Amino acid sequence: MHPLESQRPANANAAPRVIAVTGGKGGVGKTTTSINLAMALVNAGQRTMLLDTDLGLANVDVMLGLSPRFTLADVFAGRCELRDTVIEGPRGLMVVPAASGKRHMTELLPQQHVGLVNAFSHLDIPLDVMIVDTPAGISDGVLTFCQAAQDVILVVCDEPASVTDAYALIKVLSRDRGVNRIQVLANQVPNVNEGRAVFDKLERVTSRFLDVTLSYLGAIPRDEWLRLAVQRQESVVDAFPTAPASLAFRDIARKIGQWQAPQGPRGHVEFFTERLVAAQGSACA
Ligand SMILES: Nc1ncnc2c1ncn2[C@@H]1O[C@H](COP(=O)(O)OP(=O)(O)OP(=O)(O)O)[C@@H](O)[C@H]1O
Repeated sequence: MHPLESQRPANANAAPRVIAVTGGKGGVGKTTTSINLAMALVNAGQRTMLLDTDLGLANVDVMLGLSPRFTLADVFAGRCELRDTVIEGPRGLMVVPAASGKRHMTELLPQQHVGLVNAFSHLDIPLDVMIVDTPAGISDGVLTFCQAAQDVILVVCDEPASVTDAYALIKVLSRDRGVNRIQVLANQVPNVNEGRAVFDKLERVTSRFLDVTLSYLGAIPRDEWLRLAVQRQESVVDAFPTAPASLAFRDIARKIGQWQAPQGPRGHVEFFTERLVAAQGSACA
């Protein structure tokens, strides 16, 4: 059965929550966070889609052991519809894979962007949450996806380069894209107190120089069980549910469940495309 056919009927009164997961620096744990949060949300009964927007070094599908027939690259090339790229991950998680090794696609051309927007307009899938895994860096694509999402989770590690890159990303997002509310998730910390310290470090500089409100979402400990799960191409949340990282991801998912419900008329992602268009428009202005 096609994964889309197994979904429950759309809740006409609920708009899906779109959360961009970003971080500035490469390797801080954006994809790990996206996958595990998505799985924790699925396990909590949320209809969840995970969208991989890293068109240069896509790895959501690899990390989940999936073998996509089509990717976003095929959508841009006109070889298939966006709907055809959606594959079923563990426990009914819906995954839209990107394409690896397409270096020329790391920046969308204008016509590709239009293609993506059109594709989303026709993707009439009932959803509660869409997690958008963004690439590293502060490219236009990263900024546009963060601006279009309702919430931005910024993953940061306790390394000078991670904190510096996170600051640079926050600066551009707030100054150029009007994103003035960001949730900070400390990853790979030895303990939860260290996570708070990383947040405080970032908060001290942003509150002095930028017009942005950072909230501390929590911390994910450095966890060998997580590495083991990665080797098994599974989420740690599923592979080792009682591992420290799994407990932390579940806690974050619970917090997200308590956020104020997004405002919007529909239970599919059409609104996201409208926001993408608006974000792109304001970037070009
Ligand atoms: N909490 C953690 N504990 C242990 N290892 C972790 C943790 N978080 C991430 N890792 C490991 O760090 C590496 C990088 O993680 P990941 O691929 O999620 O980062 P990324 O920010 O998405 O990278 P990229 O910028 O290349 O897309 C992976 O090998 C992952 O297993």
